[in-house]
Amino acid sequence: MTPSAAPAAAPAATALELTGLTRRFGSLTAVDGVGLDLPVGARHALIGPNGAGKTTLLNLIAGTERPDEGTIAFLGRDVTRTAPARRSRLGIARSFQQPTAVPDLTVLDNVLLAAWQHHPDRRGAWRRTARRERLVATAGERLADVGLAGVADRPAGSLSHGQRRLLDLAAALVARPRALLLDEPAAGLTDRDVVRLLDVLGALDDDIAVLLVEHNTEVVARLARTVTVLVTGRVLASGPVREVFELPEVRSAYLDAATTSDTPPAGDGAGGGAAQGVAKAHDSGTGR
Ligand SMILES: Nc1ncnc2c1ncn2[C@@H]1O[C@H](COP(=O)(O)OP(=O)(O)OP(=O)(O)O)[C@@H](O)[C@H]1O
Repeated sequence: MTPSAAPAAAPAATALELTGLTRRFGSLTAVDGVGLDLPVGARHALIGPNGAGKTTLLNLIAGTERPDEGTIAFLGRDVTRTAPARRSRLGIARSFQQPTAVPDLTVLDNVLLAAWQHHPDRRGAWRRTARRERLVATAGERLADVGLAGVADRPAGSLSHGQRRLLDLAAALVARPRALLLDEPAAGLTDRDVVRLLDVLGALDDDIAVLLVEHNTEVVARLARTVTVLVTGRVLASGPVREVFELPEVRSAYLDAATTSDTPPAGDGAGGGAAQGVAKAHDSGTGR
């Protein structure tokens, strides 16, 4: 009789778990005791006025800033002290407000570079023809996803700002990350590029958790199921987009001042997430 196989370990249900995250710059507390749980498959937006601490929070998760207090867990593993490159290889991908593609490399080579950096066998990946061809094919697919297949052989520096941001997205996605941190992905994009961005992000697999910093409330409404509002580094509210956007304190702190939309969006995000309670104005809030 063959012994029955041990049950497989249950996959982590939480992609990112932030607990009491605090980051100070001198006397300024840019991120102040933030708590946030992002389940696997989350589509979560981070909004707030300028200087609220949104980018700093992304930096803390990506590892380019270190917290003064608090912890960060990724898929159940404490990564608070893990170096950014290692976090990236573990599956935390990041896009920046400004494009980061290497201008002298071709569009395809930029995506290949990202694929190669994340490959578990970097030497072998490039030396073996079959693997190299697979990398090139995958890079080409990601470029096609973001509408850049037709310019794959052009230097990245010759692309428009919006195209370079889409190129960054292709590079972020090529290694199949499990958490995708996007810093204002729609900023500087043409209407056509925004449609492309929405299509690409809307088609992402459910095993990727997306955390999106975005000022454009229409983009938030289209992509996010849940949202956290940060004000002066603290969580003002966190929960389903529609419910949070209707809170008077959120309207007065942020939405009424937002230039992109006069009215709160009516949609409830890409997947129309399940109703969940709205966490309000605590020192640390939890958003799903
Ligand atoms: N490296 C730094 N040194 C000192 N202060 C910093 C540093 N990085 C950020 N800050 C300050 O921390 C606060 C939060 O900045 P952050 O960029 O995180 O805000 P934000 O919400 O992303 O703003 P925006 O919407 O304008 O991008 C700001 O007051 C900013 O000036």
